[in-house]
Amino acid sequence: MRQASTRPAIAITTGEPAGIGPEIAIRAAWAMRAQVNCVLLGDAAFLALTASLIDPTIQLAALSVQALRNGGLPQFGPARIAVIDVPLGAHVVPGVLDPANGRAVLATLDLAVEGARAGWFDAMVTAPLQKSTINDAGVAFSGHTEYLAEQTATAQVVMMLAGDTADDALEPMPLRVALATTHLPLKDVSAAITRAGLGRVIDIIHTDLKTKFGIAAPRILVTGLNPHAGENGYLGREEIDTITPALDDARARGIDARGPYPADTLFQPKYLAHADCVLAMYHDQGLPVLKFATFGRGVNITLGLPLIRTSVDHGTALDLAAAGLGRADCGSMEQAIRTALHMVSAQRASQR
Ligand SMILES: NC(=O)c1ccc[n+]([C@@H]2O[C@H](COP(=O)([O-])OP(=O)(O)OC[C@H]3O[C@@H](n4cnc5c(N)ncnc54)[C@H](O)[C@@H]3O)[C@@H](O)[C@H]2O)c1
Ligand SMILES: N[C@H](C(=O)O)[C@H](O)COP(=O)(O)O
Repeated sequence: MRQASTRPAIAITTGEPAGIGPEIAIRAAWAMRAQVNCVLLGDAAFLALTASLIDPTIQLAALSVQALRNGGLPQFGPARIAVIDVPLGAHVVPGVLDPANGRAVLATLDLAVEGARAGWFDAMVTAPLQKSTINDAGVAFSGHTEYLAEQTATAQVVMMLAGDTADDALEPMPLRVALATTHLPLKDVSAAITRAGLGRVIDIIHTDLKTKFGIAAPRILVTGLNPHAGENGYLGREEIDTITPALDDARARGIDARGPYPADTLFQPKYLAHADCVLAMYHDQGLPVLKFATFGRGVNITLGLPLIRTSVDHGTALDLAAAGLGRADCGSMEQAIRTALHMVSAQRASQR
């Protein structure tokens, strides 16, 4: 059982050890320690070394998984960051991938799920991992999103990235982009989009925006799959045969879902200003827009899980890790933690 604490406890999986994950996790946890009890999951000795090189005043307190299972999460207070030791398989060379460490990275995800179930953690935030290394370690892996769905026996989840477009190029506004399909080869996308499946995706977005984001009546704008949303069937029939019927079904369930709109022109402030989320049909239809507008401030959120999970909007940045500490921007990691905190309190409010 978790002891009472005024600061929510958030598990941070530290990601690919040869990438920037450990550094941004430590920096963000330390910078935000007054508001949140971040608990780092990773190799304690490696994280202690990394922390000492970032800033010798950073205080970490290591704990074994067994101690956590026996006694729950101790409350160290904001002077120290708890680390749950998940030992790596091999020495880390920054920027150099080693499949011998792949299974330890996965073990941190398993521990975060176990801790969320046990009530040790209010949410989990994931630093970036290298999907290829997990596969090279012998485990078929396409992303956190799919892995967490599997580990929690959740039939359908939805990837949504969110960010604030406030910069010189665009009007400031929150932008949320969800995906009907996740890490799928492009050739398989059309077959993966079905009327019933799209309906489930829309239901999850609708429910989670209400219960985890506090939006009373979410409006979801949905893209087509084909150029110009199929041009009345002359450039593809998925809009007519699948997407429009799924939207009709959703509206019949009382959901404000509109479309399908041509993806190339939907991402304009005049449309986005009246939307709570855009649902795009595939990864590289929606995410380039989001990342162009918000990179470094964006957050990746898995909707539909029985736990709260957020992540950064970027990858392992092996180039930066190889060049040494101090190059990586922590903005997205800090925003992922803030978003998780916001979701924890919105969910609590919706359950009252
Ligand atoms: N949440 C996640 O676990 C996650 C997210 C995206 C990508 N990935 C994985 O990361 C790996 C590498 O992917 P990639 O090379 O396409 O993308 P990447 O985000 O690692 O790098 C793309 C570019 O952005 C820069 N960059 C990334 N993060 C930065 C930061 N915090 N501060 C400053 N610059 C930053 C990099 O230096 C590089 O130039 C892949 O295995 C991919 O699957 C993981
Ligand atoms: N699709 C994500 C992105 O482009 O930012 C990234 O690959 C991470 O996905 P998971 O959260 O499923 O690992």
